Amino acid sequence: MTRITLPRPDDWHLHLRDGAMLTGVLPETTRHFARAIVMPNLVPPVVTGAEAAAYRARILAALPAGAGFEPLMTLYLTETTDPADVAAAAASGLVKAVKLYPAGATTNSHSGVRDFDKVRGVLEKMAEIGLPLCVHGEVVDPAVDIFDREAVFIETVLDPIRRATPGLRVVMEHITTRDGVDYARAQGDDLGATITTHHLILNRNHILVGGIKPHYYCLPVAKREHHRLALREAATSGEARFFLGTDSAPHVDPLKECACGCAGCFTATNTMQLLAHVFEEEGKLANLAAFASENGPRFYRLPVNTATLTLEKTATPASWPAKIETGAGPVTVFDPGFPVFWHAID
Ligand SMILES: NC(=O)N[C@@H](CC(=O)O)C(=O)O
Ligand SMILES: [Zn+2]
Ligand SMILES: [Zn+2]
Repeated sequence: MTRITLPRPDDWHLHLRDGAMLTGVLPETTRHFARAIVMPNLVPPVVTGAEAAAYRARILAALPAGAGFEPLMTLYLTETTDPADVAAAAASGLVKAVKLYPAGATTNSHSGVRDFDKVRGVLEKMAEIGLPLCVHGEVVDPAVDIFDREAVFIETVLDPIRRATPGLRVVMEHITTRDGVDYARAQGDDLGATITTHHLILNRNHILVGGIKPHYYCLPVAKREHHRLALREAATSGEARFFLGTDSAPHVDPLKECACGCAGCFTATNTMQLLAHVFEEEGKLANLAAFASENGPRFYRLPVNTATLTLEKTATPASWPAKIETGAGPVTVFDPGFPVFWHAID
């Protein structure tokens, strides 16, 4: 197959930031995607319904002319989040999910949750109204090795929360391990899992062998090869619980290429071309629509897009800018390290 047309894809985990960075990176997403679940880890975070409404207005104001793009807003869960505010923001249609960051787990997570008992009321309200909880699933205990933090989180935090809150709908965000895949598969349809583009391409050697590659560093950090293979098998399986969340997470180059570089890979620009490459390699191109266009809306109880995106394979490698120049500074586009022959027909 050299040409494939999908319902227009959505990105179920995206960082758009704010201000000049937002303006700079937004066209990279709207070029191929119809909707995105927009992460709330701004500084300060998007905690209340009013803050989400204001952030949504800033995103709409930054849209390129003619872009048919709908930002799907999320709230950042804190220990003082008001269940009634969450319920009102969901009822109005403004907010599609609440995001749980264990405090200290990742970029701008210091306002996140330390004591899970303090968010019990919010989680119970969310279970009652069917509002999904998106989870950054890593423990922050310094004694736990960074490569084990996802597996330990599943066992010691995620599973207990789900057992204590029957009916809570959960998205395991950016799973990076076979443990994550296996856990997701063993649950009912109240659990979904997003998988990023870069975790289908990178293992930990890519970050560390032959010199440290700051643009391959993200959280959760890429794991051993057998985990990457498990993620590829899950993403390309067509199974309804697995869907695309790019976790495209722009940071300006000076904050990546330094002694203490930020976590995040910027894949908004070339995700669909890279996914076509990966799905073809796995002999599963026919399941790309399920992963990128159909399974996410089904989990979030939204319609599949009626618009389409066509991808075409040619003899000439696809090209994209090495960097996006934003008003905040340059942002390096994810380089898979191999030629990609799939082009998106914009
Ligand atoms: N994925 C990352 O490495 N970084 C994200 C935060 C996150 O999704 O954990 C960011 O906001 O930069
Ligand atoms: Zn995260
Ligand atoms: Zn993220």
